[in-house]
Amino acid sequence: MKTLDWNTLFGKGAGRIQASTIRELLKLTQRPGVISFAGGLPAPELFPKEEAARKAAEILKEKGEVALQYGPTEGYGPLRTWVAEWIGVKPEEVLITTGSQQALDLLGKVFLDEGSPVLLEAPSYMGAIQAFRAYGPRFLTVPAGEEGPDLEALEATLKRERPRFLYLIPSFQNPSGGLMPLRARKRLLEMVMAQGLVVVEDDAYRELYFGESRLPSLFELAREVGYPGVIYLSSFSKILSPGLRVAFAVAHPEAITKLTQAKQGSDLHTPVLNQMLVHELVQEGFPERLSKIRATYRAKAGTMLEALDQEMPKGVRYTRPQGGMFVWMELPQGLSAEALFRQAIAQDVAFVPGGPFFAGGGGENTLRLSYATMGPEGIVEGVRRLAKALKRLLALA
Ligand SMILES: Cc1ncc(COP(=O)(O)O)c(CN[C@@H](CCCC(=O)O)C(=O)O)c1O
Repeated sequence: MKTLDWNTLFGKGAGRIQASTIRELLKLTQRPGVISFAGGLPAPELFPKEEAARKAAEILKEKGEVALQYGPTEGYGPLRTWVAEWIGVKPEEVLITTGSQQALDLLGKVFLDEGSPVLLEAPSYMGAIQAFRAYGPRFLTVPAGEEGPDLEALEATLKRERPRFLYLIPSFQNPSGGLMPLRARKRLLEMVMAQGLVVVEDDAYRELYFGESRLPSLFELAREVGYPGVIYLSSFSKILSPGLRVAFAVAHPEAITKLTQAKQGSDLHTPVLNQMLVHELVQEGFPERLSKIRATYRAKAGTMLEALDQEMPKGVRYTRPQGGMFVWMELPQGLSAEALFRQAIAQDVAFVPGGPFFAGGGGENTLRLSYATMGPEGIVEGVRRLAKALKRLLALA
């Protein structure tokens, strides 16, 4: 058969499109016996399987002609209205997206040209870096800490750069676990409003707080002072099911209109049956579901931290998350998380090396551990295996 050199056939932009490290690692973790701290895959025991089976059957039986037909790009009306009421906006400010991941891609498509400056934290969510990178932007980064972005560094950067938008994860940042305090959120907004900049606030983990209550989002704070420049993203992935691929963007109607037009060219609309199912599943017992989810992840985080405290050799630093799904770890300088990964997978334990979370490079000695998927025994055993792999690496160093 004649062969084609596809790389010569792809467009220029294709060279900027790279694989997702998390997605590639997940293939490795399918091997039986592997304990995976890699993907932020929600605890399967929390999926509403029976209820979803019942509701999906009802939907198809009673509203099959809607569920199986093309639907509006903006989203299934009742779900769009429910999200609007939940967030406290009007339906025309809401766009239902096929996962937040699609919203990130649409934002890149709408806001970024080749060479456009876009500002994010180092480290930041690699799925966003992957989505934006396809549009050829110039990444500007500021260090991410346990209290969010370094505001001094941000102020200095904004003095000389005008990013098309700032991409931030103020609550339980992926991967650093950072939680921006209220005063920092307000100070950041002051800087943004002074220059009329756009913020993309990715609030995927908004409900996964371990404390008494949720901090106000940048979106809510901006709305209080009448600033329309915050585009708010959140998702049903962490609170219902990631497999249904239902999320939403909330923004000024003009931004929603443009994002909707971009979505028309991408997938026409998010699957209607999935949207109808999500809408049904949030009708009863939603607050109780959220409380159960918080308690589950709080317990998992506690189990992982206890095991790390017992097993990790000195010199290894890690965060103590107040929410979300991740512990962020720093190995002693000079140690490679990639090298540790090779030792770890040989011990049947997996995690995500930190490098791909740094849009500007660096982070070779960092790694992200997700406690979301495994049960307590798996977490304890996985940390034991990780410690064994680390001791082997230290012996080689
Ligand atoms: C900050 C942030 N923004 C968006 C997403 C994607 O959420 P959706 O499921 O697309 O709604 C995520 C989900 N990230 C997980 C899941 C990725 C799962 C995968 O690639 O298989 C992770 O970092 O492991 C996220 O953390």
